[in-house]
Amino acid sequence: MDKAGERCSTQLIDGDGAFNIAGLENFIKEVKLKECGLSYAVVSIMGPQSSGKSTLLNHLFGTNFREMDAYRGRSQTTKGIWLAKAAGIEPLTLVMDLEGTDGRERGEDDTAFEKQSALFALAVSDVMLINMWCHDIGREQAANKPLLKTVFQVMMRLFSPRKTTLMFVIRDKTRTPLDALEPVLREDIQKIWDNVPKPQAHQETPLSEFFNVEVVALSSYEEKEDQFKEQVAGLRARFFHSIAPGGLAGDRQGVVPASGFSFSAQQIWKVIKENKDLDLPAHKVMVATVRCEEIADEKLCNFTANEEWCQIEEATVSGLVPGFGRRLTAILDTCLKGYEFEAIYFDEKVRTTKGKQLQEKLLQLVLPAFQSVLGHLRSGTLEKFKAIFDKTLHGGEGFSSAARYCTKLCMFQFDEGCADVVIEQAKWDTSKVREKLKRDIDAHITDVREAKLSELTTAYESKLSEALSGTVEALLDEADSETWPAIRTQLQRETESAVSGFSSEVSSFELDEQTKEKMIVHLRDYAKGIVEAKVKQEAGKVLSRMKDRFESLFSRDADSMPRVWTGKEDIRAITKTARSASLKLLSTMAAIRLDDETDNIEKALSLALLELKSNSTVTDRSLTSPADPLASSTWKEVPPMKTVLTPVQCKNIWRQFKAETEYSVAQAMAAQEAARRSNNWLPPPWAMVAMVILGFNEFMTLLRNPLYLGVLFVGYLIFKAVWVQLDISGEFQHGALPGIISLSNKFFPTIMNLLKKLAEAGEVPQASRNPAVGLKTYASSAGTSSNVSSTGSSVVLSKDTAEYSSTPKEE
Ligand SMILES: Nc1nc2c(ncn2[C@@H]2O[C@H](COP(=O)(O)OP(=O)(O)OP(=O)(O)O)[C@@H](O)[C@H]2O)c(=O)[nH]1
Repeated sequence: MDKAGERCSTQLIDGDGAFNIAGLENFIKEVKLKECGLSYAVVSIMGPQSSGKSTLLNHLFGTNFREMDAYRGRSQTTKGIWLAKAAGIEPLTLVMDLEGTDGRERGEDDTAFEKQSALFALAVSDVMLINMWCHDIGREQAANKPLLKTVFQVMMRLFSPRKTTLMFVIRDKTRTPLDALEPVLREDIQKIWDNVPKPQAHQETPLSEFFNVEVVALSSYEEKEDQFKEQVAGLRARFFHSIAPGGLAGDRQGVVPASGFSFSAQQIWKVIKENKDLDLPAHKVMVATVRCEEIADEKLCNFTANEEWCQIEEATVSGLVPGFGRRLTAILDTCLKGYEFEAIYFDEKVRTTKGKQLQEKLLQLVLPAFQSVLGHLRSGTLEKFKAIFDKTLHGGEGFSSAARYCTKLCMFQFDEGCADVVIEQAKWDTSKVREKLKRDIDAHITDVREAKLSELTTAYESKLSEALSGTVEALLDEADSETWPAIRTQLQRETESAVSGFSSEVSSFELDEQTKEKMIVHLRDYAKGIVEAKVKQEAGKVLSRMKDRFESLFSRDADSMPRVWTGKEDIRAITKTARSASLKLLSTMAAIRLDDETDNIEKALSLALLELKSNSTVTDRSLTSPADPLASSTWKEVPPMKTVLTPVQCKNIWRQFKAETEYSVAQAMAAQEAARRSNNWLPPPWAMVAMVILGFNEFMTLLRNPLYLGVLFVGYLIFKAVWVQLDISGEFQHGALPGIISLSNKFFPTIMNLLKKLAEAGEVPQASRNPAVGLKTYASSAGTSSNVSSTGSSVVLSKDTAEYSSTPKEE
C-alpha cells in the first residue's frame, strides 16, 4: 500500500510488526534497487510522535509520507515503518519513516515496538535523523532522552559498529544560537551513552567509535515556513553523494549490497522480532551466503538453458565438436562473470566460495560432454592410426620405422585435438586419455607385429614344407645307405636358405636378438619336423615299398627287363638279394637320422631276420623267444624320439612282407619247373639209339628209292606246316592235357585253312611252277598266325609271372 498513493513508497512493517515482503519486492523493482550494488544509502528518522518527522522528510527528500493535518490536532499518523525513495538524490537514497516514540497510542509501558523499530532502523540505516524539539535540550525530562537511551542500548546488540551517522535535528529552534545549544546536547548525549550498560568489550569504547554525531537546527515549519524550507534545502544538499568519502555516510561499514537488501531487511526484522541478538557480521555473511547461492543457482539455470550449450551437448554424443573447448570456455566465462558481477558486493569470502561452487557445478555439468569428446578424439585417433599404419606398411615401409612414424604423427594429432577440447576453467588432465591412446596404439602395433611375424613364419614354413616334403619322399623312395646323408644335405640347404631369407625380412621389425634367435630356432625345428613327419608318414607305407623293391629285384633282371624263368636262374640267390634290399629299406626307415648319428639297426635287422632266416632253421616261434634281439620297443643307440619303427614293428612288418612275397617266389619256382619240362620234349638217348638200330632197314630202303625221299620230304613239309600252324610245342608247354584239348579245338579249322590256302596257291601260276615258294609262303603266313594264336591262348599263372610266362617264344 502506498501512503499517498505514490508508487515509490510502501509500508515496510505494519503496526503489528508484520513485514511486507511483497510490498518491498515491488518497491525494489520500481526503484531499480538491485542494480545499485553498494551505491545506495538508507536514511531513517526517529523522534517523538507528531514532531513533524513526515513533514521534514517530505521537504527534505521530496517524499510523500502522510503528514498530520495541523487542524485536526496532534495524534499518531505514522504506524509501523514506511519506506520511500528520495527524489532526485544521487546515489539512490531510501528513506524510512518510523512510528513516533512517545508510546502514547500504545500505552506508556509498551515500548517493545519502539525498541524493535529503533534496532531495525539502526541495523539498516547509514544516516539516522533524530528529531527533537529545541526546548527539550537540557531538560531532565526531555522526550528525546528515553529515545536516545533506546538507541544506544540496542546499538550494543548489533555486535559491531556500523558507524552510523546520528543527525540530531533540532526543531523549532529559538533565538539561542546552535553553537550554544550543541555542547549542551552533546553533553546530554554523552551522559546517556555513559549510563547505558555496555558489554565488557565495549566498556571503554567511546561513542565516536559507534556513531558520527551531527547536529542541525531548523526553524519552525509552522511559524517560519520560508526559513524552514530554506534550511531544509541546505540540509538536502548534504545528502547528495552521501556515501562518498567525507560525505554524510562516508564512514559507514558492513553495507549489504542492494540485491540483498530485501532479504537482509527481512532477516533482521525476523531476528529482532524473535528477540534474538542481532549479530550483524554474521548476518552479513548469512545474507551473502543466501544471495550468492541465489545468484549462482540462477546462473546455473541460465547455463543449462543456454541454446549453444544444448547443441554442443547433443553433438558430443555422436562425435567430435569443432571448437568444443573454445566455445564452452566462452559460455562458462559469461556465466561466471555474470555471477561475479552480481555477487561482487557481497562478502568476499562467501562470494569466492560460492563462485567456486558454481564453477564446480558448471564443470560437473560439462564433464560428461568433455569426456565424450575426448573419447571420440581418442577412438578417432586410434582408427586413424590403424588406417595410416596399414597404408604405410603396404607402401613398403619397414615395420618398426612405420610404427614410429605413425605413432608420432597420430599422437601429435591427438595433442592438437586435445588443445581444441580443453576447457580453460577446468584444466582437466588429459594425460590419462593420452596414455590410454598410447597403450592402445602400442597394443595394435604388437598385434600387427605378431600377425605379420606369424604370416612371415607361416610363409617360410610353407616354403620349407614345399621344398622338403617332395624331396624327402623321393629320397625315401630310393631308401639306401645314401638316403639319410642326402636328406641331411637337403635339409641343411633348405633350412639355411629359409633362415637367411627370414632373417633379412624380419630385420625391419627390429626384434631383440633373443626373440629373433628363438624364431630362427623355431624355423629350424620346423624344418626338422617336416622331415620327421614325412619319414613317419612314409613309414606307414614301408611294407608296400618293401614289396615293390622285392618285386622289382626279383622279377626284373639287372637291366630292369622282366625276368623269364627258363630254369637256369638261381631263384634262391635272387630272392636273397631282393630280400636284403627290402631289409635295407626297412632299416633306412626305422629311425630318423638327422644328426649324422650312426646306429646298427641294419645290422641288427639283418642278423635277426635275414641271416637267421637264411639258415631256415629258425621258426616264427623262435623270433618271439626271449633271446630274440628284436623283442624290444627300442633300439639300442636310438632315442625313442628318433625311432620310427620299433624292433617289434620291424619284425612284424618283415613277417608280413615275407608272407606276401612268398607266393611270388613259389610262382617263380613253378614257372621255372614248367620251363624245364617244356624244354625236355626229345626222347631219351637210349630210345634214339634203339630207333636207329631198329629202323636201319627202313632207312636204307629210303636211300635206295629217291621217290620215297620225295614223298617223305613233302610229308615233312606238310607236318612242319601243321606243327607251326598249331604251335604244338607252345600248346604242350603247359602240360599235356591242356595241349590236347587246345589242339583238338584248333586241328580241323587249321587243316581246312591249309587246304584252302593250297587251293588258292594252285590257282597262282608262279605257285604251280615253284611249289617250294608256295610252301614257304604258307609257312610264313602260318608262323604269323601262330604268333597271334599263341599270344591269345597263353595261360596266365599270376599277375607277377604272367608277363614272363606269356612272353612270345623265339621262333
Ligand atoms: N511547531 C511545529 N509544528 C510542526 C512543524 N513541522 C510540522 N509541524 C506540525 O506538526 C504536526 C505533525 O506533523 P507530522 O509531520 O505529521 O508529525 P509526525 O512526527 O510525522 O507525526 P507522527 O507520524 O504521528 O509521529 C503537523 O500538524 C505539522 O503541521 C514544526 O517545525 N514546528
